[in-house]
Amino acid sequence: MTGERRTAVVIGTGLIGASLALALTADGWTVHLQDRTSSHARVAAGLGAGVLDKPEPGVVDLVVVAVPPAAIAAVVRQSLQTFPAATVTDVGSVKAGVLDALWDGDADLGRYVGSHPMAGSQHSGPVTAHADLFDGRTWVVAPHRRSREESVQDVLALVRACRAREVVMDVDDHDAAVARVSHLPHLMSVLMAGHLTAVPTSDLLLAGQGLRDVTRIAGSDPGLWQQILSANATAVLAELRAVSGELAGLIRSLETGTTTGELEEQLARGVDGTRRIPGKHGAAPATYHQVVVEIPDTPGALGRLFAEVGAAGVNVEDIAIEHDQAREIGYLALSVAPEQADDLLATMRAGGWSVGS
Ligand SMILES: NC(=O)c1ccc[n+]([C@@H]2O[C@H](COP(=O)([O-])OP(=O)(O)OC[C@H]3O[C@@H](n4cnc5c(N)ncnc54)[C@H](O)[C@@H]3O)[C@@H](O)[C@H]2O)c1
Ligand SMILES: O=C(O)C(=O)C[C@]1(C(=O)O)C=C[C@@H](O)C=C1
Repeated sequence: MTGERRTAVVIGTGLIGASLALALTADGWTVHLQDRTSSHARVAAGLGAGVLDKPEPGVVDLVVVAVPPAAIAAVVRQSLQTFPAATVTDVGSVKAGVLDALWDGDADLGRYVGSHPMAGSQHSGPVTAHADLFDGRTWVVAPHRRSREESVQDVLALVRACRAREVVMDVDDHDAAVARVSHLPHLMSVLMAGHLTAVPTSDLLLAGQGLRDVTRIAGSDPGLWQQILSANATAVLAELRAVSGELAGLIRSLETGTTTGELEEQLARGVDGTRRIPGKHGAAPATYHQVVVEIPDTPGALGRLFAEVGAAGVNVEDIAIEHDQAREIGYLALSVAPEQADDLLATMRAGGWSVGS
């Protein structure tokens, strides 16, 4: 944002609001924090996300509405009235309903441009907020027919201040896309985690990283997700129906005992699907090679390992840690470009580490 337009109000200082407020403050903005639950705003201010005093309405350049989906339209409408010169955006997970709710009223919609950061976590509230939550992540900006260009630029400035990757797209296209890449995955995770409530504890003790990977997001706030899913019900329904057909196919193939055909195809499609997911910064999907190293439960083992990897000049793209509770050791999976895998394996073996790939 250019020098003179640097005062923001963030309404809703939970995980997303407090995180973006921290990023704006770090970028030099003056940020005023507001929340219906005053303790949330106080915690966010305590983290350094901004100040609690009310701004002079005329000096506010940008209002970011980061409240739950069902409350967004009313807070956007109120913000457009209260702050006469400000661009107003929201960060809600579904975009069309907010615009529909505001379209026929007397709100100055030219100053409203919705947006949606594609980053978050299963936690709510300001306590786990952090300034780099959006770093390198995609942030959709969704202008509409009546949006002013200057307001679109203001929202893009917010995205850049949060060091996110901007994607400008149509509201309805956005809602259809997030049904596929966020809302259906959430429901799949919920189904899997919910299924565990009937599994004996003695079985759950065997759980490895695979189960944790597919269930993490199921721990999110159910109230928030009820609002997200009902706001995007039509698009999510289409995805759910497609998956239920594929699930029926899997059941059929296991009932008939045929491991070729449907089962084989679904497993192969799964591999293809994982390869289609882009990397951070929207980079083209990469296929990395994983080298798995056994980490003894001794002080300094991880530090020594990373020092050796660094000294060998190997660029680690991703890491994952899994604990073996029975043996009190850990496994570190290091993802590297395929052409670096042999070097990494050789370095680890030379350092006396136990490795596999
Ligand atoms: N959690 C995620 O992963 C994620 C990611 C991207 C976008 N979003 C969207 O961001 C928004 C906020 O989600 P969150 O995860 O930060 O939730 P959160 O529960 O952590 O924070 C929401 C905050 O809004 C406050 N609030 C509720 N109603 C209000 C009102 N009328 N006026 C003022 N404050 C109000 C709450 O007290 C709370 O502090 C949602 O619309 C969600 O769809 C969430
Ligand atoms: O990483 C997570 O925990 C998330 O669920 C974040 C996630 C997603 O990627 O689906 C969830 C909902 C939001 O609207 C945007 C991002």
